[in-house]
Amino acid sequence: MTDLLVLADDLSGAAESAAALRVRGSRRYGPVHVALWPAPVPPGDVVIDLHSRHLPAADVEHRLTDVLHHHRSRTVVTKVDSLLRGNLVPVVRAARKTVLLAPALPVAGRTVRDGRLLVEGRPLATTAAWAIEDRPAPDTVADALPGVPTTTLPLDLVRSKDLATHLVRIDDGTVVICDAETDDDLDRLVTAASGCALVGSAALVAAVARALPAGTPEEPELPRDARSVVVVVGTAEPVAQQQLRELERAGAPVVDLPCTDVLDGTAATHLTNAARNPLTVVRLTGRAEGRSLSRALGRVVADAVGPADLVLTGGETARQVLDALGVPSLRVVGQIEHGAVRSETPDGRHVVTRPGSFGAPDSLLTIVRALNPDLLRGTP
Ligand SMILES: NC(=O)c1ccc[n+]([C@@H]2O[C@H](COP(=O)([O-])OP(=O)(O)OC[C@H]3O[C@@H](n4cnc5c(N)ncnc54)[C@H](O)[C@@H]3O)[C@@H](O)[C@H]2O)c1
Ligand SMILES: N[C@H](C(=O)O)[C@H](O)COP(=O)(O)O
Repeated sequence: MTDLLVLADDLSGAAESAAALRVRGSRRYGPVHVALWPAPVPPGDVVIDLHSRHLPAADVEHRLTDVLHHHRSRTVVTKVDSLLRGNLVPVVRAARKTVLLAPALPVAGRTVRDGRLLVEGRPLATTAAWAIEDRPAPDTVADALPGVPTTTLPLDLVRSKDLATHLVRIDDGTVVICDAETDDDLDRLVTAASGCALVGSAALVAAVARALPAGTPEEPELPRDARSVVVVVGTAEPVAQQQLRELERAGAPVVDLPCTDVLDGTAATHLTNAARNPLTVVRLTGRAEGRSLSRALGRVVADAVGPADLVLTGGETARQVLDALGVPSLRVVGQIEHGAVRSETPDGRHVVTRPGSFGAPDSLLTIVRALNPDLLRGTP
């Protein structure tokens, strides 16, 4: 197989995909990098964060088509959100062939049954997952693809020996919406999907990696001196508030940044010690418009953190902080828990990115302890 290229629409998902590529199989060319579009793309297996989730459909299709044109020789997988946020129509249009669409992420309890995305068994549209989106969640996966020819692939067919024969009979240009409840289901789909464009969650990327021949293990990372750690919780996801409370309970100093101060440029005074203190946790308070808020937050954090290691959740927040720091790419060095991906910037800073909606209440605690076990009280 040629070099793998994964195209992701946000940074936390790009890192999640890159961590999936580090499994057996895809360590064919040493480290896996995440390039922050439009930064240069290194050779080997690579993920590009297109930073496109928020863009209008025409811009997404243009960006995707351009990148696909420049990387014609690579095998491409397009990573989309496991909660179907973002715009799927330009993603499947840019593929220009039959698309196998498998958004299930079994490790996070996100499955697809009868063409409907379920979160821990509940239909997506009945959950709060789309609470800060500007439209309602789709009832079925096909509802996220208005105007696109689709067909659904039920679970019994995914698990049958006739899967490959069924797929070759599907009309060109159709989007095949795949049921999947387990990583095994995704492995079957990847094996049978010859000739189709692959679009799905990071679990589909992992299935593609598992299908590759085993590569050589990476060299172990050299030990490095512990640095200050700054945790930035930019997501409005309710689970993140719980995760912050667990950090506070373990003694982490939490700095509240009012959204209004972030937006009017007066938030820096709250973060004057962030580069010096061993641990600083940044929590947003109040409410404001999302995108301009995360951009302003990125600038405030970048100005305050010096060389500290960073924990950034979710994807838009992470991208804005790294853009403000001028970081063009990340080299993935490990995964602390699913989606909590530890990477190194070209100037040696470690950054953990994590999707906003991921993780149990102790997720941030686990991440901080992985960066430096001495920063918090209590036993891991
Ligand atoms: N409606 C918007 O303006 C907007 C902006 C960015 C992201 N999003 C969506 O949110 C999804 C979820 O992202 P995520 O939670 O994992 O994190 P994220 O970092 O990707 O985005 C969270 C967004 O919520 C905003 N936010 C956080 N706390 C807030 C608060 N107290 N008041 C108002 N806004 C606040 C952030 O500034 C950021 O724009 C994204 O994938 C995207 O689909 C929406
Ligand atoms: N990679 C996550 C997933 O597939 O669910 C998600 O897209 C990340 O996006 P946020 O960091 O904005 O949650």
